[in-house]
Amino acid sequence: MTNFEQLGIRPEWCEVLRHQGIAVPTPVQERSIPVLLGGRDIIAEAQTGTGKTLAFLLPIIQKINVSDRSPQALIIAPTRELALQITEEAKKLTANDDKIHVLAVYGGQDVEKQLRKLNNGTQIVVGTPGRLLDHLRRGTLKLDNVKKLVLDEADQMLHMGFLDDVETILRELPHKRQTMLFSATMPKGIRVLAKNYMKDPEDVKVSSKSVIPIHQIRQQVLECTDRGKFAALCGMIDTYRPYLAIIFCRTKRRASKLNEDLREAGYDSDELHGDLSQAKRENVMKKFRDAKLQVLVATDVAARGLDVEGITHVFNYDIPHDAESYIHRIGRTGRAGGTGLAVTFATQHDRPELARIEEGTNQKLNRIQWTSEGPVASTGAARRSIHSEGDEERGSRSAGTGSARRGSGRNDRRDGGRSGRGSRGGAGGRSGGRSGGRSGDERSAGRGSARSSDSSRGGASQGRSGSSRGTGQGGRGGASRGEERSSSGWAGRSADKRTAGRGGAGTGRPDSAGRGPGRGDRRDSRRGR
Ligand SMILES: Nc1ncnc2c1ncn2[C@@H]1O[C@H](COP(=O)(O)OP(=O)(O)OP(=O)(O)O)[C@@H](O)[C@H]1O
Repeated sequence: MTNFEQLGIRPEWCEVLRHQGIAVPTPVQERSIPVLLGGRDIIAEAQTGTGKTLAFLLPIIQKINVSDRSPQALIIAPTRELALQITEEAKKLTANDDKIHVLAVYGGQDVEKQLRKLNNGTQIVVGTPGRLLDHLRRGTLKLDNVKKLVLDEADQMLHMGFLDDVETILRELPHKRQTMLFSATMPKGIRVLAKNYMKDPEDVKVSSKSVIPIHQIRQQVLECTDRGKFAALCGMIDTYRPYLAIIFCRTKRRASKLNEDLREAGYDSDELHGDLSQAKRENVMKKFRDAKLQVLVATDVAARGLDVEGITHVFNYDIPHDAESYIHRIGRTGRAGGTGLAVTFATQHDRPELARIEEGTNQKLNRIQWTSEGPVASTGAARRSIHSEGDEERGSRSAGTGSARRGSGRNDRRDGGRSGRGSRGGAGGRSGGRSGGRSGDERSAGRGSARSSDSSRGGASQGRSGSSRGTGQGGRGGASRGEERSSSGWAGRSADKRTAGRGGAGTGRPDSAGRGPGRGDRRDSRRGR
């Protein structure tokens, strides 16, 4: 098995990775890192959640000239959240190296503060196009020394809406530079366009049968009416009990309204979209990352790149308008070899979009309907409960459908399992307890009555094995699906840790009495975290 050192990464950086529990390169890392260390331009396309960020960060960091404090690498991302996330990841890598400085430059933040930091000398600048342009126009950002440029989510950056800004920024960059394009989707037209800005780029396409990691993300289409949507969503949350869920809406207003309705109905929800202040956006993301919030209602601002551990469910409350958007949205779950469930709500009016998505992703999606009994498969003459269907098709692998629906106490809305990534064998991670896994009882205190008293349902649990991870988030208990390994085998997790959690809460598999893990089980599993 290849390791990072064999790819050309220096031992000191490999050591940093090991401390984060990362030992085995993912396929996109394996193929991109040598190309990038060799100085070539690259267009890299690989499924969501497969480690593209490290694929470009490692070669950049390794090549920084530490005696020069001017910007040497520029990474452009489409959203503030993503720019911040990349910055955090770069800072985590360079935490022990006080000669490498990374700065996030994004809108909504105090310009003066950013300026001071820029003037103090920073070699890696990560930014959103608007704010970068702002600094360029003020003359406060000099890019003459930039040798490396990354367009993350490149297809979006080169699409209408961003293209003009990006082109203006590119004009400020030295001609002699290395250009790197990364995304999970790279439509042909964009590839052709991209080559105008690049020199003989190497095409790295990590081939797999599907553009979607189908072994990790289980997908369903929920056929419903506009009127029935909200009730079906509540029913799904109650039944599947996501650890963390993102619900995507088409517009900021719809996201805001849905969040309001969910909160009114007693759900632990908040919103993320462009109408909020930057402070609120950052606060919401922090709460969500810390699992202090179960449900995040968002626009497509959260669709690309966000890597939040523990997202077990994605609900497309409003259908995405195309296949690319679908791929990125549902890719917020099932990351780094973990598993998740993606449910797309579709009304009659959504049929054209649904057809586009199926065509673009080259698959026919499973249809279900919501009934008072819970979800049922809507294909075929005789409707079957999807619980049994899930078991037949996927055994215990399914996220969120392995349960018998026995009622849905709202005081028991979150399953104990954490995202199914399993452990990274994090040598340096904290293994202390995690606050996120509060029991349902705590969460619902004072929230009115539960809908039903029976809590013995198997929900959408994709537990993370009780391992530590170097993110400082602490080890997470819950069930692991240690038996499941990403087909490429890269997931970098130690087998012992992955299996350690097996048999705990949240495998989603009903017990012999047809019940899933009860609340008691889940509480027990949390205690160990
Ligand atoms: N070699 C590795 N072994 C284990 N985990 C890894 C490895 N490389 C990256 N990861 C982790 O995998 C997760 C997903 O990585 P990342 O966010 O870079 O995915 P991505 O391919 O950029 O996804 P997207 O297309 O959604 O932006 C991160 O939490 C990252 O720390």
